[in-house]
Amino acid sequence: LLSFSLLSFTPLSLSLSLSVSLSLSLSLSLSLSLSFSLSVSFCLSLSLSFCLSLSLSLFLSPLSFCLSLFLSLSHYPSLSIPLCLSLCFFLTLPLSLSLFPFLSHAECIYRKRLSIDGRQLNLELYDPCSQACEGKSTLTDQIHWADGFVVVYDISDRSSFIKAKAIVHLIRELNLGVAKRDADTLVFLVGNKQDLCHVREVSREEGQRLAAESQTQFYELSAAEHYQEVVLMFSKMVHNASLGGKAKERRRRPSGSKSMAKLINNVFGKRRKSV
Ligand SMILES: Nc1nc2c(ncn2[C@@H]2O[C@H](COP(=O)(O)OP(=O)(O)OP(=O)(O)O)[C@@H](O)[C@H]2O)c(=O)[nH]1
Repeated sequence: LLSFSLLSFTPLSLSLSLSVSLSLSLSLSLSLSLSFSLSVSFCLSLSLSFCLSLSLSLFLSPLSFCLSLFLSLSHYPSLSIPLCLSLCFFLTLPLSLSLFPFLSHAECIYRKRLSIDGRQLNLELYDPCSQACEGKSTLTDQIHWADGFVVVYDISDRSSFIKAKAIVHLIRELNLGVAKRDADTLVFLVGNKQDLCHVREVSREEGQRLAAESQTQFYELSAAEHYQEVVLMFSKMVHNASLGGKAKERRRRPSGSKSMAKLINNVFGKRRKSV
């Protein structure tokens, strides 16, 4: 940057220094966000983001050229470099951070179509933020929406167990009137990271006690080492939720135009259900 600036304050040298500084600040902020959000090593994320920022700098150079032309034509060319550098850094940091909202601490909805007991189901799996996320829907909204719940804590992290306890109680409170009877089959409490039992902070008995108190089913497993247990647990949840859905349908008998619509749908359409 210094060599570029020393040449002269021509638009070309300024635009070069600007695009390099833009790509550098972008790569730095990208690598910071990558290493924080993905827990990727800083060196790896730095090299990845540096490659990306080099290619980006090709697109940025016309922009920086125009900006530097404007600044060097103005009365204060000496101010252009520090001004642009600080502008670049502060503008690219939020931009690059906003590129990765989905990597961590973000909520997601996964969708999958599957067939259970000959019935077609559209499964929607909502994974909420573990941290408080601004502008995102609250857990309470989602609790009203869902047919089943899998509340996961980390057996090597007591704070996650305390959060799980609060969530289980919230689910029980909000669903008390609706599905008290089904709660034990539709709420699963899962202690994950069983492979880390040497650094365990939450005993199996504590998990079992909470599950018994809140009438939920209890599992302790390791998603990292035995993914089959996770598959089994989710299959059981989907199965229970689809049975629960049947029970709910039986309880809430539609009448009038609704039952006519249901009849038409049963005769002419393939019934699907969202879980
Ligand atoms: N040792 C071990 N690590 C695991 C296991 N399951 C997940 N992890 C690790 O725990 C970390 C967090 O996992 P995530 O799936 O991102 O957890 P999360 O609760 O969805 O995190 P947020 O994105 O903050 O909501 C990752 O580094 C995983 O590799 C497990 O069974 N054993």
